[in-house]
Amino acid sequence: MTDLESFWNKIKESFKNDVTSVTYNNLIDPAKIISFDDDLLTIELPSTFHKDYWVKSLTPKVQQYTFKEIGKNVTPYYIVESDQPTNHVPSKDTRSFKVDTALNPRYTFDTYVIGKGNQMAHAAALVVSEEPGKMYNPLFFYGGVGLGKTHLMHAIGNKMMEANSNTRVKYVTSEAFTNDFINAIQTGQQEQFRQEYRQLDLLLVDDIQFFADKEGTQEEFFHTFNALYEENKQIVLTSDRLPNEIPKLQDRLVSRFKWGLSVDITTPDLETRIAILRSKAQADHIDIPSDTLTYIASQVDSNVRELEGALSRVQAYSHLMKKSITTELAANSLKALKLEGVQTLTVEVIQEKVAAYYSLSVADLRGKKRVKQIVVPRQIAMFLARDLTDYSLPKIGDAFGGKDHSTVLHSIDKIEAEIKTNANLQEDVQNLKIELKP
Ligand SMILES: Nc1ncnc2c1ncn2[C@@H]1O[C@H](COP(=O)(O)OP(=O)(O)OP(=O)(O)O)[C@@H](O)[C@H]1O
Repeated sequence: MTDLESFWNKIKESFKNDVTSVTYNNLIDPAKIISFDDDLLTIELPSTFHKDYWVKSLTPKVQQYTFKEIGKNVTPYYIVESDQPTNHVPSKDTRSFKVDTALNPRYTFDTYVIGKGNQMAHAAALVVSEEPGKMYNPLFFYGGVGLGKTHLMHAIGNKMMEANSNTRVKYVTSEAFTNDFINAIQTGQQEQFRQEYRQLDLLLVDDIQFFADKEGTQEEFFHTFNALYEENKQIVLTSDRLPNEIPKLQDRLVSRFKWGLSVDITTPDLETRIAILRSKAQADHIDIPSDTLTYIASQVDSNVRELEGALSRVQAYSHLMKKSITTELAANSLKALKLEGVQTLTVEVIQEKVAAYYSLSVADLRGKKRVKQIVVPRQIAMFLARDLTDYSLPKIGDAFGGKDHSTVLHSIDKIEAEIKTNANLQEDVQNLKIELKP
């Protein structure tokens, strides 16, 4: 056994004491160690379901166990067996400064299902991939979580790479851009950083709402943006809201982001959700009847990531129970995983609880009265709706008597800011959360 394998076995042993045997056997044991370069620990997993689980739930534990074992802080990096590792695994030396596209080969136009909520965004993405730097620059996608913004931006990159493999493409999250920038300052490699970003043909920056408050990064990004734009290089950005709704984003960036096209992606309707599930089931060779697909699609209506998660859960359940997939099995598996419990929290339930808490009526919360006794509870209800459900801003607005999504956003921002200094408000929100949590 190599040192690497014996190290990995020790990490897995630590997991054994912390999780149930079902979790261990199904989700942890299949993980393989690929390499451990400097602080980068590359772990291979059998499916995207496993990868999502490791990213969301196991990363802090991997770091904790590794630190305990060898006294080092590590960054876990996950790859999926079926993906092409050359696109994904950044080597020790190239991570910061050579072009590592970081594109996910699974996120293509072919695997993207078009529906009412995303057809504009899809059409714009296609145009940009065919004529980059010409029509819509920058192209700005905005909308709620898990609705396909990242998928679409990768699809543009993959298509351009397919047309010309020498195209210099880079995908980063705004956080990765910030970290790269800070690293560059710390290691005195700002010039290399600039060269890397300013010589691209296509720059994809995900979740730019996290630039809020980061003055230095915004300054650097401003110059990166200008350099690319002046050379007619394409920039694609995503955010959960419109540029002018991102708090503390410099005006000059907001105005530049508006130069191109901003297009929103909204929640898919039932037909689109069924089509997405069907396409995923086909791609993963899952044998599943149509009525079961419809059932799953009707249970998860807020975001595509959760929809995929539900399908993976049903598949895993059928595997564990050694039974083929039926609607009954799907219902049991989603119930067993408390998915139904999570889904029952709706904006309507939140409105009822908040109204009762402040001795108001639900109609007051949904109405237009501007007296303080109603406005603040209304804002709290919107804040809780955003925090505890997956409803998009427009959908929350609808539930409050057809309010505009920017009104909802303003209310959420207001409560978020005030809660930091107002102890009574903090206590009220905490009490309501306790009442609302299943
Ligand atoms: N229209 C679609 N067709 C096929 N798959 C989709 C579609 N929309 C989303 N997905 C899938 O849903 C998952 C989540 O999508 P994605 O990560 O692109 O969402 P996002 O809008 O960027 O979310 P976030 O704001 O959380 O970053 C991905 O696995 C993606 O492939």
